Amino acid sequence: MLLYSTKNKNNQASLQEAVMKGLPDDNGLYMPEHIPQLDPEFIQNLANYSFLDIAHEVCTTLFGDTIPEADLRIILENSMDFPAPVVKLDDQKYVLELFHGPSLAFKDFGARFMAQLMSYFNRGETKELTILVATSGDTGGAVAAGFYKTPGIRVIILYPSGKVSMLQEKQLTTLGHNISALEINGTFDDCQAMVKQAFLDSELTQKIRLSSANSINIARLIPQSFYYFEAYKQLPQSGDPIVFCVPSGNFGNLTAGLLAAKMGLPVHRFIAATNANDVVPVYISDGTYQPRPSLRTLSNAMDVGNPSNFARMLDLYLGTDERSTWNNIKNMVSGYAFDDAETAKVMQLVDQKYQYTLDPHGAVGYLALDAYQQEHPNTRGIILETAHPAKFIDDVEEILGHKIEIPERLAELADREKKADYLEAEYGKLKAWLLEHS
Ligand SMILES: N[C@@H](CCOP(=O)(O)O)C(=O)O
Repeated sequence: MLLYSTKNKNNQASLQEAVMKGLPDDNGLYMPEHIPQLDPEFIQNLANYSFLDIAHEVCTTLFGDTIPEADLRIILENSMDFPAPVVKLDDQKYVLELFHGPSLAFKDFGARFMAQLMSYFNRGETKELTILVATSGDTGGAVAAGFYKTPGIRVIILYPSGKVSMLQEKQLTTLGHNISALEINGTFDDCQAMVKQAFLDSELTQKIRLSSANSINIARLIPQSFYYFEAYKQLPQSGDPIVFCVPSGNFGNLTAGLLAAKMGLPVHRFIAATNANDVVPVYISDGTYQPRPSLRTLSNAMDVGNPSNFARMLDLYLGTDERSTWNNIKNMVSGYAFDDAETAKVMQLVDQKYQYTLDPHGAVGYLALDAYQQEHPNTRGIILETAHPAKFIDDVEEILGHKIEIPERLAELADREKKADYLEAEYGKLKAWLLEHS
């Protein structure tokens, strides 16, 4: 398997190079040089395959013989060890629950697969690998859990101070061992920009082996495509067009769905659901892309003002000029944005109507699917429920006006001691910290 940089198709890398470097030197993003189709017979018979089989088929189709069969099985068995069930709300609306992993967010699929793959590629290396990761809430906890105590790899998580929930913060600041947290006086976009700058700093990279664990790393993105097939498999067949509604921040999850579609997933359309951080819905509506500083919202993991994976969306649907690229994207993706008041109101509605607790991110997804289905009534939609509602327990209980269940592994975090170093949002501060702690 070969990958190229979205900034220059001649800048190519093997899977191992792409995964271990995270980002190409030209600050583009890695994309597979060729996106192969899954065997149509396999797709027709998805119901006969387990989630693990599906993941295996997607990987072997993409990777070819890059990783020996037996090694790939082990990587997948160690990472895809929890389910992704589809729950029916009504005949038109279904929820794909992606929060049954260790950190109770969809990022567990990507983070665990990536940790396994990196350890595999890192065998025999003597120099420690440092993973830098920026989080607006959920990535940090998943990466911390995925890489915890992984030999030869340490993880440094940058998160925006005061902009993640109390339990999200505990997930990424309380593990210790090879996991460190930096609390940044800024936004998620500041954290992400600092991380990206570190990768481009040759003085630093000569001293420290760096890689990324955000969805800018292709190893995070690929496993996120597995569950689209898994969800499609679980949906009762009816012949109505199927749409996936994806609550979106950095747009890795939606891009993984587009990858699945390119590989043959029979999906009619994707719906990009955002909170007030709506740069992609605005692009879909008028063709202008204007990144701007992120705003704080209830659905904090989606508080991203300059989504990294937008570059991959453009690459996947590249036309002959900007207008045709925009048209290509519009033909596959609809966009909707909602504010916090609408999000809270729909959480109450879904709680009362279906006795189902949505988290604020899933609620934005519900709103977007509902808006789309008002215009396209004969469709069936799957909302990606990206995180367990208990991760946002204070907001959720206040909005719903009643207690919700909290999983044991989350509840026990509340009393753990937070350990994080506080830094201003300046690249120089991060560089100095890294050099001091290398
Ligand atoms: N929503 C994210 C932001 C980072 O996104 P990623 O998918 O690129 O890691 C978060 O929860 O941190």
